[in-house]
Amino acid sequence: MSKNPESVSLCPLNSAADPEPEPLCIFGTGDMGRSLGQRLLQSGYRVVFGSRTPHSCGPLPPGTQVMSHSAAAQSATLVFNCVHREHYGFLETLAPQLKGKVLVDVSNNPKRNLYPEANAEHLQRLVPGAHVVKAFNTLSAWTLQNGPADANRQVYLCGNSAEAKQAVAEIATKLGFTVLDRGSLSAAGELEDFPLQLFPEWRLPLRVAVGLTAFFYLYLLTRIVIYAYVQKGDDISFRLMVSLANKVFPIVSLIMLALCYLPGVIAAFLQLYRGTKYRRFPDWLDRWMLCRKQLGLLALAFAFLHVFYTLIIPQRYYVRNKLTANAISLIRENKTSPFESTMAWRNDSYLALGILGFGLFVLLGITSLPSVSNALSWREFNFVQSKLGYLTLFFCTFHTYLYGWNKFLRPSSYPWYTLPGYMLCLIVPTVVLVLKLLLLVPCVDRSLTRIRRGWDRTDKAEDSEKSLLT
Ligand SMILES: NC(=O)C1=CN([C@@H]2O[C@H](COP(=O)(O)OP(=O)(O)OC[C@H]3O[C@@H](n4cnc5c(N)ncnc54)[C@H](OP(=O)(O)O)[C@@H]3O)[C@@H](O)[C@H]2O)C=CC1
Ligand SMILES: [Fe+3]
Repeated sequence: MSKNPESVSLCPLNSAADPEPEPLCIFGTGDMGRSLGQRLLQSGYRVVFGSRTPHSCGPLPPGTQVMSHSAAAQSATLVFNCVHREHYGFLETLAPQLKGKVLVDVSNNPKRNLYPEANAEHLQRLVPGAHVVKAFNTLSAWTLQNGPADANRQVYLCGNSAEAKQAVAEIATKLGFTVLDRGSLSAAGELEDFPLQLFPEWRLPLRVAVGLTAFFYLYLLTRIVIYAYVQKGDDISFRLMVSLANKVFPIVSLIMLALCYLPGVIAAFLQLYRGTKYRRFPDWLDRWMLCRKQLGLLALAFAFLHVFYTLIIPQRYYVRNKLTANAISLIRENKTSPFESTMAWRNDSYLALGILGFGLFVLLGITSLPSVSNALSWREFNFVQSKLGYLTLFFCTFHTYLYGWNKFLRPSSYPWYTLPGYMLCLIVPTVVLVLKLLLLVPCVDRSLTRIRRGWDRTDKAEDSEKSLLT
């Protein structure tokens, strides 16, 4: 039997070519080892476990064998090492049995920078004769047992031997995963950090959302509740729960939706100013552009909250009481409530714009799902996310303008410097919409198209491209 990875026979059992193919070996009978063994078995592979205690290691997937590390290593050309890094010491003594074989390192660490070198590199140093491949570490034992789900379909791998990586990639593909080759073993540290990341691309958008929510809540609390108490002695603290929250949610939603489109227009103006697209954007703009999807999805979540909070308004005690009191007072004074056509227009218009804006917003959210966006061409995706996106921003902004239209110039009962929340939240979306309109002016649009198609490649552009390469 050849122990050369190039000639490894790793085909599953159902292959007609080889009725008794070579087994795959797994060191370690813990959670990961068992789950991987079960999955390999289900995909038709023969599995042999290597254990410190082959006679007392508990129940293993039926159909697998268990033996000592050394005997198991001898029976296979590909070994999965499902043991924690602290216990790698025993592998040094198995160096002769592992020589020339593929050794797959699936390990992770509980913390970053725990060791000076990556686990897989450490393993390669301990067993220099083996071809170490880092793989499967970004999957959980649970995923392996249950089969690949939508978001957990990828197996990242890296290693110094192309043949060894190919052998591991074939197995991963047969298990139903998509393989992403990340290069040589020096990328192992990066792969080992993947499972330790906690929503990395959501961090900035979440901070923005929390910051805006806290700021506007405190601002409105002071302006509405505390101000009423200090000025008039009125206790309207019950407003904290619904009224204030239902002001903060749309404000944060609208600002975040605008922040989602602002980097795009800034980038366009930067390209116009520089006269070329062949120059890198500043880092802050790059980072901002990369988290637009998350900004948009958080904005959508706040819009949902605004919708739910608005739907419960008729059920609120405060509202019902106010309506009844108003009706009784009109009856007592023998008055009628005159019908104001302007008011009806305003009310219907802002509700209609709100519904249209929210409907398009939901459409944007749906098309950002990978399974939906993958089914769209680039042009279709761009049409929805860009054109319909600006239309959504337009509807939501004008929904807010109409909500407070007669209050903008009316002298308020509050001091002039305490702007209502809706005035503050309109600044960013208005700026974005005005800048976008400027970009649509025919001559500006023509210049931008020339730049984006690369027709501008002047000396200046080529110079800056060179500077990009240095
Ligand atoms: N659990 C998970 O979801 C995932 C785990 N991993 C990685 O897989 C590896 C195993 O994890 P997991 O299965 O959860 O851990 P477990 O603790 O469940 O299993 C580890 C196994 O290692 C063996 N072992 C323990 N001590 C020693 C030792 N001193 N010398 C030799 N072998 C030893 C044991 O098998 P035996 O008694 O048969 O020798 C034990 O069952 C880890 O590196 C982990 O980072 C990676 C991705 C996901
Ligand atoms: Fe609203």
